[in-house]
Amino acid sequence: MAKESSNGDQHTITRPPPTPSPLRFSKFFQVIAVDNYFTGSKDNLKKWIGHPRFELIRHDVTQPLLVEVDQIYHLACPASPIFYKYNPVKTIKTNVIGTLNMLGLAKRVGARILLTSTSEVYGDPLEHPQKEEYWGNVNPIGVRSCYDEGKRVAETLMFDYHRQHGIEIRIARIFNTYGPRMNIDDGRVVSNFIAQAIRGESLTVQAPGTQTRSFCYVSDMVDGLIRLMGGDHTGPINIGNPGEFTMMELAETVKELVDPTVQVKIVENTPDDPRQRKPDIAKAKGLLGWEPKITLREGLPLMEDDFRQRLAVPKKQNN
Ligand SMILES: NC(=O)c1ccc[n+]([C@@H]2O[C@H](COP(=O)([O-])OP(=O)(O)OC[C@H]3O[C@@H](n4cnc5c(N)ncnc54)[C@H](O)[C@@H]3O)[C@@H](O)[C@H]2O)c1
Ligand SMILES: O=C(O)[C@H]1O[C@H](OP(=O)(O)OP(=O)(O)OC[C@H]2O[C@@H](n3ccc(=O)[nH]c3=O)[C@H](O)[C@@H]2O)[C@H](O)[C@@H](O)[C@@H]1O
Repeated sequence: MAKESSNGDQHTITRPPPTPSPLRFSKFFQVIAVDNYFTGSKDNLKKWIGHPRFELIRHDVTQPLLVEVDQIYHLACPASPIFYKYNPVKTIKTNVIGTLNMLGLAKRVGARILLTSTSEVYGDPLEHPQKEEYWGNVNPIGVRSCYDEGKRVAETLMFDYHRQHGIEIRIARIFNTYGPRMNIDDGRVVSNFIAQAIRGESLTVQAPGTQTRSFCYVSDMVDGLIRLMGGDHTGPINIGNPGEFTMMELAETVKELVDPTVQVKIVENTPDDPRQRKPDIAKAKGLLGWEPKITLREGLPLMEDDFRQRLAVPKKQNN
């Protein structure tokens, strides 16, 4: 069990941890996927449906869940700003009540639990790049607060269950992640630009276009999460690709790779959009032996292929 968070603070455990689930010593992995399909799709799981060691449950994590497991990857939460702002009360309930339910489950069955937190806990950061020790610059009453403050409370709950009940916790702070099988109408910047370029529409850069993000390819992210779950460190640990791009640079790259004839247009932005984001990944490198392998220029074409198939728009020969 990890006794110390990776940012060096002591986190004294006041209760002995629950007995680890006997499933931990089982020979075979079994996977139970839980989703309410708010932003997710069964299509992405087609390959696994019917597999004898895979089970899919339609369930909302704001309700208690009774299953027997030894590891919980707690990812459930709308993540695209357009979706989390669509029903902010539900978003914060998912972060608070959903995390409480998952921690209650971890406590009952003695499971280890990993939370996918976010770089949004740093808000509009006043330190750059962002290290895990940075406490953030977050608006508590803004339109993004249901998500970023929700995730901050979720992190607090994780550490309180760890200290008070000895639960084995892991916290990943994920930076913008993209890849094949994303919802085509997800609304996040990479999927928007790729879908727009394939459809021959203008790429919508939200003003001013100089704001930056760091984009991680999905397979790198999954590798980081599995290492964190399997390792000895509670986190929080930043998992993201430190390559940093302005939104205008991203648009120009997508244009060059997908269709050089499309236009780029500046559109209005939304409130509290962070001006810059770039992870310091020294902890992920040192403690998990992890660093991303796929560059943005390598990842974008993989996503383009998947989007073209789903949109049924083949690549033109001269592109
Ligand atoms: N992709 C990123 O850039 C990024 C960055 C930081 C953090 N994260 C976190 O990683 C996790 C996954 O993000 P994603 O990009 O795959 O988002 P996503 O929206 O594609 O997937 C979220 C999944 O959670 C499900 N869900 C939402 N509310 C639920 C509820 N109440 N009960 C059960 N299921 C629910 C959705 O249906 C969907 O399948 C989220 O917790 C998100 O906050 C993602
Ligand atoms: O890394 C993270 O922690 C967060 O990353 C994203 O949040 P955000 O960066 O706001 O996501 P996008 O909607 O993809 O926006 C990125 C930037 O692109 C810009 N953008 C977005 C969409 C668009 O069409 N054009 C455009 O220029 C936005 O203004 C913003 O500056 C995710 O949606 C969050 O769930 C996640 O927690």
